[in-house]
Amino acid sequence: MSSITILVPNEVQGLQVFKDGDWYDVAYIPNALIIHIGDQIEILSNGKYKSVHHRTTVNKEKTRMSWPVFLEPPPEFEVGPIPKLVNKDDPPKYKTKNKLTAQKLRLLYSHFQNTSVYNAKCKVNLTYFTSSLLSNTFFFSKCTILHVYRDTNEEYAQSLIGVANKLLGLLSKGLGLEEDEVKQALGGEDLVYMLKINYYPPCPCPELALGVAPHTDMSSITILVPNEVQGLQVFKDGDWYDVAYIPNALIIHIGDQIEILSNGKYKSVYHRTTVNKEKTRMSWPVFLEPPPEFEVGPIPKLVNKDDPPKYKTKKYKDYVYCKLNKLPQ
Ligand SMILES: O=C(O)CCC(=O)C(=O)O
Ligand SMILES: [Fe+2]
Repeated sequence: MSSITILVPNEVQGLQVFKDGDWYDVAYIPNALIIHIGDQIEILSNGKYKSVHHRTTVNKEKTRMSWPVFLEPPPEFEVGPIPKLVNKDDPPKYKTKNKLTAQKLRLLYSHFQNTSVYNAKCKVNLTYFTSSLLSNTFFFSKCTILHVYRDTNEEYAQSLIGVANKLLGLLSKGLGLEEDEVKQALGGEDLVYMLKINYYPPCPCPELALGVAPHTDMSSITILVPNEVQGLQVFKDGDWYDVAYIPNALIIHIGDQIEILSNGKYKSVYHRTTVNKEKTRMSWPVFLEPPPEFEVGPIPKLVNKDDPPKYKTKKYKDYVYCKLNKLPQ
């Protein structure tokens, strides 16, 4: 929807453009920027330039990342065909959009990218803002606020280790196991703490949109801090229930890996988020995930002839692959 988009990809192939009825790979060229013509250039040129229809594929083994910067007109700014480019033989092919329409488009767009952070100060839109808290890796933009986030996040990660150990210990005891057996079945000290920041801007039509579609988390457990704006809902006995905001409380989700290793004794929680007409909602979930190569399956002690394994034992990365691609597990 931008005017142009300036994009830096990593080296993993994924971007494709559509031309003459076919999809073509956009070759990765080290240090090259990829430029997309966006809708606003198509509009102001009255169709002389065309915005590029594109998509991305995913890779079986490798993580692909990209850092697009969208050059966008301000939300209040009206964009339409440039008068000099329009005449009797070449009348305007596009409407000049009014303020409301432009805003609506922008908000809907934000909903598509529910893992994005829009920071008003630096105007950098990070379409995939995730950091591995404990490994110290952070994807930096030129945005100083991230440096502040880094220190806070590292401190938070340190405190979370104790909380995580306590919770996993209790879940283990609840299954009649020793305190650290559940943690060991998830990779022990190699457990990965993955922070995601969700940003849900106000939505003009909250009844028509969702922040995050219904899902269960792939993690073992998720430890989540929301801001005070209502939005999280859980599904129980055929109905959606609001999760009340309690100041300073953490929200804990049971994720798929705990359901699997407990052989279904614990169930992962089906949840979704709604959006708000006036207020911005944010949430900071930390997903406790087994290392990608680590195999998770029902704990042998919890399985017997009367209670055979209900889930396959597989590497966490294979579980993620199947879930993301909607393949049978
Ligand atoms: O924003 C929330 O409260 C929940 C987000 C969520 O479910 C997720 O990121 O997996
Ligand atoms: Fe979730």
